[in-house]
Amino acid sequence: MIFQINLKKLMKNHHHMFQLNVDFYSQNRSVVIFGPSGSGKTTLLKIIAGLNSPDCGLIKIDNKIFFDQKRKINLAPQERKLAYLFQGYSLFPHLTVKQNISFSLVKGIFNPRVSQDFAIVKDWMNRLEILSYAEYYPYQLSGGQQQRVALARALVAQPDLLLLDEPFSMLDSRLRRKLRYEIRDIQQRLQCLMMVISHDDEDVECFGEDILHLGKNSNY
Ligand SMILES: Nc1ncnc2c1ncn2[C@@H]1O[C@H](COP(=O)(O)OP(=O)(O)OP(=O)(O)O)[C@@H](O)[C@H]1O
Repeated sequence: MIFQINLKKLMKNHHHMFQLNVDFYSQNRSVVIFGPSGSGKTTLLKIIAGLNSPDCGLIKIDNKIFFDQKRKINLAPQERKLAYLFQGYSLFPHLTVKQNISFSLVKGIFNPRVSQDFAIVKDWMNRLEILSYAEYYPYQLSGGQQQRVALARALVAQPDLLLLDEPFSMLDSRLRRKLRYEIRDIQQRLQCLMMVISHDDEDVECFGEDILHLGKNSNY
């Protein structure tokens, strides 16, 4: 089994409680997470990334245990060999486009190698049509350009698992179509696993070897 995800997580604040319940098993390498707004899609992706912990359960992906409450295993995000793109992008404001993307390769914003020229960074800037913005800072970019920088940063890391939260939401239909197939192609070449949150039927068709449906019935 490639994806084994069985977990519960209670989220609460003063006004609101939300219970995420997931029981999902799949032999496929690419999964689309589908469900209405507020059903827990982003929460689930953050839990898989290790940015948030479930209350109980097991997360085992490609035979690697990310989380097992019974055995008290909870791998740190950097031990999971994954890359993610979340909404909001979190680009480093004081690094250029090229430096933001290179960050995946060298780590540490004060690392002088972040300014080095890497062929793979140039290649992805070219494919994502942001090469001419290489020396721009994030505040000088449109939302769609920032989204492509964040996508390039995730892709150059060549992760074992790629987590994408609505990766094309800011892009026009031509770019969506192009990037969908670029990502599908690299996923198959690198043999990496992928989980994508999307509301777009064409994403489901392209990436959804399997679909993880989240319902709306877990809000209180
Ligand atoms: N830090 C938090 N504290 C309390 N509740 C939270 C917290 N973060 C998220 N929630 C709640 O968890 C539920 C799921 O949120 P989440 O962002 O995972 O949904 P989603 O399916 O990704 O939604 P969307 O499609 O609108 O992005 C929501 O009801 C939200 O209010």
